[in-house]
Amino acid sequence: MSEAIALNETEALDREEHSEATDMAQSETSAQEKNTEARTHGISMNELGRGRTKMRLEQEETCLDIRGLDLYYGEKQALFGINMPIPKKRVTAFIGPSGCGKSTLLRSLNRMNDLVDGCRIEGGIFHDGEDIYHKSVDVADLRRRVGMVFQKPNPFPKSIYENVAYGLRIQGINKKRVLDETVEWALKGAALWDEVKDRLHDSALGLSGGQQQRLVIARTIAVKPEVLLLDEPASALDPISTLKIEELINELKEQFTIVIVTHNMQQAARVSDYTAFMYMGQLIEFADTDTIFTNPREKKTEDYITGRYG
Ligand SMILES: Nc1ncnc2c1ncn2[C@@H]1O[C@H](COP(=O)(O)OP(=O)(O)OP(=O)(O)O)[C@@H](O)[C@H]1O
Repeated sequence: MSEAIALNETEALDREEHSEATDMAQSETSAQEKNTEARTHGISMNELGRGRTKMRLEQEETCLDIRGLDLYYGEKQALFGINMPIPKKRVTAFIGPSGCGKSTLLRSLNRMNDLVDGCRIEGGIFHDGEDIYHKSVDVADLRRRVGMVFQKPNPFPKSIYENVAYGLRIQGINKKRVLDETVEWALKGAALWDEVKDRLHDSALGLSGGQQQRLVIARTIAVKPEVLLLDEPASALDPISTLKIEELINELKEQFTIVIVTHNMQQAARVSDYTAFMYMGQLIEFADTDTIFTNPREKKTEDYITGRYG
């Protein structure tokens, strides 16, 4: 994992330089840290770092703009008036108790919910200014641009190579050189190349769960999407594989806008730049991750991150 840098790194360095500073001041600081840890559901301030500078939503370029989104499954309304600008080339996490609508909101970003009978929306979602629900939109192309990775790795029963080349072949790209180059690029991008380069033509089903999930990420990025939607991508994985996926997310955000649903608040704190807290189909609060975890505006958010419910 890239070195976690304390939020108050400057403060920490200052403290080192002034090591003779009074013990009293130091013990006050550690008492404050303990307090903060208690308030943030045991999430260490270090986990919020990752070298982020303070982020400001209003200074970000918007990639996906969710405007007044209501979503219904038949008679039942699952999302209520969601307004949210998803910032470009950042990691945005959706958190909230089970059933609050995180996956529904995620799936609405590439119209996966179209596949659910009786699902309909009101309001809109705009990708770089284009209404993704407009009838002229080619949904297959939208899903290429806004790719999705699910909770359980779902490699195809094909070779590792063919899994990654799949989306390109569908687009009619069959030139070996192009396929070879893209497969290598995507597997490197998904931090899997070194582990599989000598067995590209073996079945993908022989990979471990963590490797399969990175393969699915490679398959998704091979078609050069702009956005990656990750629906609890590490929840079926062991801790080491989870760590690899988290590192990967941190690297991929250089190139892609990433939206992740996670049940794991420590994970949200570690990987995301912005966090949206949802409750009963409503967006309660959306802000930079540090604010959500250390100084939320809404009581409901605070209650959730301090473990009072959920
Ligand atoms: N295909 C569906 N048909 C009908 N209702 C659905 C469907 N999918 C989800 N729902 C309902 O919509 C609401 C939101 O569900 P959703 O799966 O989005 O929540 P979630 O926050 O992702 O939950 P979890 O954390 O448990 O995965 C729930 O009440 C759920 O029962």
